[in-house]
Amino acid sequence: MSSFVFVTGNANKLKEVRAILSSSGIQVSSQSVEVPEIQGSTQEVAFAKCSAAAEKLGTACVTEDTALCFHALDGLPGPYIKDFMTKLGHDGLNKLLVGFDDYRATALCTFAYSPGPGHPPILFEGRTEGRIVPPRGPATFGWDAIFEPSSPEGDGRTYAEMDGETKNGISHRYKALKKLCEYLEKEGNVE
Ligand SMILES: O=c1nc[nH]c2c1ncn2[C@H]1C[C@H](O)[C@@H](COP(=O)(O)OP(=O)(O)OP(=O)(O)O)O1
Ligand SMILES: [Mg+2]
Repeated sequence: MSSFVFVTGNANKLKEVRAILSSSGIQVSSQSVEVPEIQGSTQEVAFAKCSAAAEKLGTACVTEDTALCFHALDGLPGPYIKDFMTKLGHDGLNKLLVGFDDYRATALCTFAYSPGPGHPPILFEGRTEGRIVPPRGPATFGWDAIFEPSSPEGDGRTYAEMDGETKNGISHRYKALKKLCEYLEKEGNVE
């Protein structure tokens, strides 16, 4: 059976990853491992997190980092979105853009696969373009309510207003996960 270990503490991420992979036959087991998340580019953050997780677990593993990059702020909050979201909330994130007329944002997902301790992780990125809007839809998952994907992928709804299948068909996570799966299948690394 095809499977991999996904190291995450985020139940919503795990749920989406399992839903996206539901027709692929790939099984995902999860482990929550506390690893420090460094500052740096999204790639540096993803690389360091996956390396640390593989060292701690002693096995091959997959990690995922999500960034939300405001164009008007030259990519910030980017990989620091978790702290910004926790401290400022949806309204505070909207207020960061007061005085700008550019509300565009990129949702960026970076999956990292480590073949095991001592091996450098390989990164897979997925991006969905959109804009930051006042919150609409259920506040179930992070910043979903304030991110409205742009057309043609988007249809005017925020991620939070979409059903799971619609979000998972266009999301940053879906695009990055597709690349990871293609790699694992090609390399025969899915056991
Ligand atoms: O599709 C998404 N839609 C809305 N919000 C999202 C999404 N994906 C991640 N998020 C939030 C969760 C966290 O506040 C931040 C990313 O931080 P990030 O470090 O990658 O996630 P995390 O610490 O919750 O889980 P993990 O244990 O995998 O590191 O953006
Ligand atoms: Mg995290």
